[in-house]
Amino acid sequence: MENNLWKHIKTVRAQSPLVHNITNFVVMNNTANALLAVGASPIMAHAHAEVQDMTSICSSLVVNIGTLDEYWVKSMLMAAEKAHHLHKPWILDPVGAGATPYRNHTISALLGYKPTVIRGNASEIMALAKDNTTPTKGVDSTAESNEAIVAAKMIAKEYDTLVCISGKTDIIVGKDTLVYLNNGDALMTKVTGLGCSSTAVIGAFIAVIENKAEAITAAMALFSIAGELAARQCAGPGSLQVQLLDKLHNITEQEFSETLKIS
Ligand SMILES: Nc1ncnc2c1ncn2[C@@H]1O[C@H](COP(=O)(O)OP(=O)(O)O)[C@@H](O)[C@H]1O
Ligand SMILES: Cc1ncsc1CCOP(=O)(O)O
Ligand SMILES: [Mg+2]
Repeated sequence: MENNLWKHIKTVRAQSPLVHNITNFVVMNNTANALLAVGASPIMAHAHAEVQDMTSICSSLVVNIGTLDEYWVKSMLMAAEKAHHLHKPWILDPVGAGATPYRNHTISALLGYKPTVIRGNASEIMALAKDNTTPTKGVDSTAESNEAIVAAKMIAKEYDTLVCISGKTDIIVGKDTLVYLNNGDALMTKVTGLGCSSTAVIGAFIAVIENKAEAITAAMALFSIAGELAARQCAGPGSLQVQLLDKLHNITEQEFSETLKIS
């Protein structure tokens, strides 16, 4: 797998997939920029009148429930239904799972359309599996990634999907998959929307790479390495956000392979 990751990054740049995003008000701009920086082409669209047509012309779909309301949830369900029907890859970001019953009901309904991937932090993944050992605290995690592995395995099996638990260690879990990535920087938790941006970037990779476990691994490796390299030279969260975008765009094969920590 390790030898294929850079090839996958180049494939995304070369094919520039159109990625349909229904995401939250906080991160819309950041995630569109992250997609552009990795070479993909983002479109944000949620109007009921066009949402299924949009899913149909895109190569993948990203659904992020971060600032959900009744209108947007209907948009998300319509798009997910279309993606499922057309066998298009799609990713669910269950932002704030466990925080409110409304979020939990919405996630359950979306899971009915079988996402190709679910990406969340440890608290969110544990909430999906109804593991209440560490109570959730809104959108930020109160648990370590490895505490969510059992939950991720349960979800992967129940919904026949792949699960990416993000955090200090990013862990990709599937029926026959268990990959650990040890890149990133703690400063990344001080910029809003970096988890959401990593979800969007996975959306670009699953659009064009057949092996979905490798697609997720390449996307998360690229994102966390770009964050790690940016954190080395930035002055704080503000410049980290800008330098992360630059690094997603400029990263070289040598920087990637020298920084990658995978097992
Ligand atoms: N403590 C940490 N140390 C190093 N990198 C981290 C840490 N926490 C998060 N990251 C990086 O930030 C990315 C976003 O993950 P995370 O903060 O878990 O998402 P969310 O914003 O959804 O909670 C991770 O994939 C990882 O690269
Ligand atoms: C702060 C906030 N509130 C609702 S969505 C959102 C953004 C969460 O982004 P991330 O999960 O990537 O930190
Ligand atoms: Mg998140």
